Amino acid sequence: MATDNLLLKNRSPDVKVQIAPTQPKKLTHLPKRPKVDLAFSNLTYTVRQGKKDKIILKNVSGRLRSGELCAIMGPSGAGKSTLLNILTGYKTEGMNGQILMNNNERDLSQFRKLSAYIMQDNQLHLNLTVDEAMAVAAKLKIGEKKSFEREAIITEILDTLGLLDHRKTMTSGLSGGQKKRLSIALELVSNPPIMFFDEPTSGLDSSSCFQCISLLKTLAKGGRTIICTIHQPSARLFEMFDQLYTLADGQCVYQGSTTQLVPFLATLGLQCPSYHNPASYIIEVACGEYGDHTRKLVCAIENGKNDIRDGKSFPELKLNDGLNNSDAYMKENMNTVIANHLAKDTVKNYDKNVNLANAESLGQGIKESVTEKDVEKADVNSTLLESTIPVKQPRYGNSELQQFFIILRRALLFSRRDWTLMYLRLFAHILVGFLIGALYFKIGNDGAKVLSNLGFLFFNMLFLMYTSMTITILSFPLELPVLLKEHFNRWYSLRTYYLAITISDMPFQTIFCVLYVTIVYFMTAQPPEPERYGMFLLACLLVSFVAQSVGLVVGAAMNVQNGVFLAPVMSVPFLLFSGFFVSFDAIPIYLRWITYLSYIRYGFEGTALATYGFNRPRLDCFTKYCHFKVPDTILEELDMNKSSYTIDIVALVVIFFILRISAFLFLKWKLKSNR
Ligand SMILES: Nc1ncnc2c1ncn2[C@@H]1O[C@H](COP(=O)(O)OP(=O)(O)OP(=O)(O)O)[C@@H](O)[C@H]1O
Repeated sequence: MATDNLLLKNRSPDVKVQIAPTQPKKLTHLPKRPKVDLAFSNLTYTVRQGKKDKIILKNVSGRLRSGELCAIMGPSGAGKSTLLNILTGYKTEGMNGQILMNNNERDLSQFRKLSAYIMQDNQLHLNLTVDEAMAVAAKLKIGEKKSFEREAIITEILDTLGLLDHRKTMTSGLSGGQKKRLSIALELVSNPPIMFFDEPTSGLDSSSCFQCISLLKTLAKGGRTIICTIHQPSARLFEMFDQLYTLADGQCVYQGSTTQLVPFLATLGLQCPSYHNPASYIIEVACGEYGDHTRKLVCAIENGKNDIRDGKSFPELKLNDGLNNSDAYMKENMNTVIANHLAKDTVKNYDKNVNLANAESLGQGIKESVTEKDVEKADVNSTLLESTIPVKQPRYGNSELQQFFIILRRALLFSRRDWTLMYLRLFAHILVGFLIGALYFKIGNDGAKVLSNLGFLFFNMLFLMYTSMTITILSFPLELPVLLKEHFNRWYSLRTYYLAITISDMPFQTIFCVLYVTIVYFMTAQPPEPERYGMFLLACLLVSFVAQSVGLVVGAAMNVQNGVFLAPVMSVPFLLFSGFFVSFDAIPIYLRWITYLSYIRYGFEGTALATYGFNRPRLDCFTKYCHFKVPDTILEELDMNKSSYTIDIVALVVIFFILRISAFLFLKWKLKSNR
């Protein structure tokens, strides 16, 4: 196993600590991608809070270079996540300022094809093995490659990330650190040249933190631009970062290499105590523990405009100056005078009384950081990166048709493995079927028990409605965070996902419904004619599909807690106006329109017509008098003698499509509003 040694320097230039990261392997099979350097200037982000605007980022600037691992740090509430969300393109509204990609105005669509955003909570499908999750990601993201090539890429990534031994492990069984690595592995299949990580070390122990940051460092050394927000790393972790971008109260208080931090602070009269973690020190300074230095720091660094390593404010750079880090390295190597220039600039910028000796020590720090980088640069494997960005890149890694089948297959696999979704549902349909069958046993052809039989027909609607609706309300919102991540990272289009996910459950819903209806239909002795059975089943099936669509709308529009309460409450009017409790004629005219919206009404009417309509012969009568012996009398009593079964079916189909489209629109809105 090839290992690269990282030379990590303590603050004192004389003391060197050697740390061997656990997985600095090289990735050679990945698709080639261009290098991406990012610069932003005068970024402002405002949110509306009540009647006022709240400014979260205040005119910050900065640059993030390829081949570097950059940490965004700052006290809680400083705006780290906000900055990350803006840089990834996750948040676009409320933002002002300029973002440049490789020195040109950033085209967000182009940028999103080249970047990956790994969110804090991993957002993984727990019901897949590592291998299956990787295979799905590879098929979706690099579908154009042959299967053996994809396999080689997957093996290489898993090997590099130390997950090879866990290929067959379910994601739910992985440790926190392994889940984090899997999240990275999934995005790495398409080799994004710029990767963003929101708190990649949160919830990890110190060893896993180290592994995680080592891995990010390795990725950066491959020429990628790696940016992560981090909360106060240990000194050992801190020194692994190439660049530090520090925020305080929405402003930039430091931008430069980690090695330059202490000398820079010293130039401002802020002496980091010996053996004190510089990462903790800058946070303490930003929090105001040593007095209010924020303004001074912001001024010195020109709110991020000042590029410590080049010694220039970056907007002054000419467009063809090249932001690529390779150029920056060359500049640093060729002209160490820049260091002194910067030191002087820093001094000039804010505090005229600063000690020049300190400034020189800052210059010294820069020179040393160059030397250190040269050591690292020898290990950089940048062959994976192309020098230019292809003019036209496909939006997704695979065609929409292929995406559909991949997601469908994955959804079917989830369903097979989801105990609640599958076995509990199956069990409930069979058990309730037998219970109802026993309760209404053989009443279907008994003229004296017609009212009970109508109760049975109505209960069918109720049962099918609640089972299909609630299961969707409970399961669909849980999918949303993963959907949000995968969709944002351009795995697939939303419409393909939606189509696959809505179709995937239909076969199961059909099987459960057929099982239930068959059990109750024959146990309760409904007319044993195949046509009537078919019509009865069709009405029941459509009701369960429509109810499932209601579940999708509710699941897409609100969270589980609200959905579980509101959906049954919202269903009450549909049940009331179903025609079972009040016949159509008895409903006040101004409320009758609700009956046209009630899918339960169409379902109930459909099953009633299938049971008693179409010239059904007289029912048996085992008592002296049976009022509803003639089936037409029953339909008359229900105001259904003029109703049409076909219209009921058409209405259910129309409602089904309207609801499915609405659920899609809600989903689209939800994804947008979540950002
Ligand atoms: N939509 C919003 N509405 C109101 N305030 C917001 C909104 N989004 C962010 N903020 C505020 O902006 C500030 C910065 O938030 P942000 O999440 O970026 O901070 P952070 O540095 O990532 O904090 P932490 O380290 O605690 O996660 C906070 O004070 C937060 O309350």
